[in-house]
Amino acid sequence: MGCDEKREPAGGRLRVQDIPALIQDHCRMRNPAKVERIINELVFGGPERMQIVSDFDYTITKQRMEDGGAVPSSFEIFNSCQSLPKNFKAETDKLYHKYRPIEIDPHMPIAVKVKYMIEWWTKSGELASGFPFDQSEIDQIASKYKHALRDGTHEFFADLQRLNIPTLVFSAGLGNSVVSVLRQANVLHPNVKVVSNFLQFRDGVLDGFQQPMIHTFNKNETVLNESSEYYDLVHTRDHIIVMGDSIGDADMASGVPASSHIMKIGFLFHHVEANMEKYMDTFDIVLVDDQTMDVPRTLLALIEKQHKLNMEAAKQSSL
Ligand SMILES: Nc1ccn([C@@H]2O[C@H](COP(=O)(O)O)[C@@H](O)[C@H]2O)c(=O)n1
Ligand SMILES: [Mg+2]
Repeated sequence: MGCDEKREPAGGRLRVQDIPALIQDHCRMRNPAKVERIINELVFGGPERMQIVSDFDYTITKQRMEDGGAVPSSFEIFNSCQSLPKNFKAETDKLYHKYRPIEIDPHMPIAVKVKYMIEWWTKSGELASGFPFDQSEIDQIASKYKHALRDGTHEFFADLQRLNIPTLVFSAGLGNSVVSVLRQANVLHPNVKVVSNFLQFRDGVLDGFQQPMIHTFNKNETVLNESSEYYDLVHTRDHIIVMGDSIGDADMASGVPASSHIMKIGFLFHHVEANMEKYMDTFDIVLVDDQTMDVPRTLLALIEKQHKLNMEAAKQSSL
């Protein structure tokens, strides 16, 4: 675990200015007092009330590699498979170059983007239809990218497992690739659940994606099945860290009760200047070109430290 707390303030209340990970230049907050309030709620609530909801592409994976190498999205991993029809790669690349700029356009309102995102995911599903396909192809390509996870991801997921904190990976990408990367990187622990777009097969032939379609801007309770484990969790796990790289990711825990305490962490990389205001309004903490899990790990370390103190105090008082 990290050791980011400089000292424990008198009275046990934590202050943002005493947490080095939060006072770095690239760590921005619109409202530090609100961040401080949420941190103290999360810390005093302890791991038993915590859950994590995280995006996958460019949140669990890096936004850039140190050597300049590209990090493919979960869809791109699928698109690179050798057995796909001849025109598949060219057609999906065409879609990417049309719709990706719309997805990350800092000026277009989300309400306008939604229609384009539905088009993108629909056309991708149509292209992924009518031919046989074997999951082992995704596994082969995903094995090359298991090292593209943010620095500290293994430690973060190990901490979450040790503290028994349910972790939802909520991705508008391709679930088959997401699961494959997480599994091969050894972070798909039993406390981790993936909700995403999974390939659908009919009579041994690929038939697009399973429903409901999850795109960049509907990652909220509308696509989380009421019967899913997530719905059961929110009533007991009302302290939540939400992490994402897209503005739409901030709504991933929007179905939880109003009394919940949610810390929203946004990883900003594209069009930093143009996006800054919107990200600051949307996320509690905005991390600019940060390719690590340092900030979420620091929050967990603070929660665990207080938890250990509470356990120790309870042990002493029972003697
Ligand atoms: N056909 C598509 C559709 C989407 N993408 C990218 O996938 C990303 C979504 O995944 P998250 O884990 O971040 O929710 C999204 O950013 C799109 O750019 C794609 O590559 N191909
Ligand atoms: Mg993403």
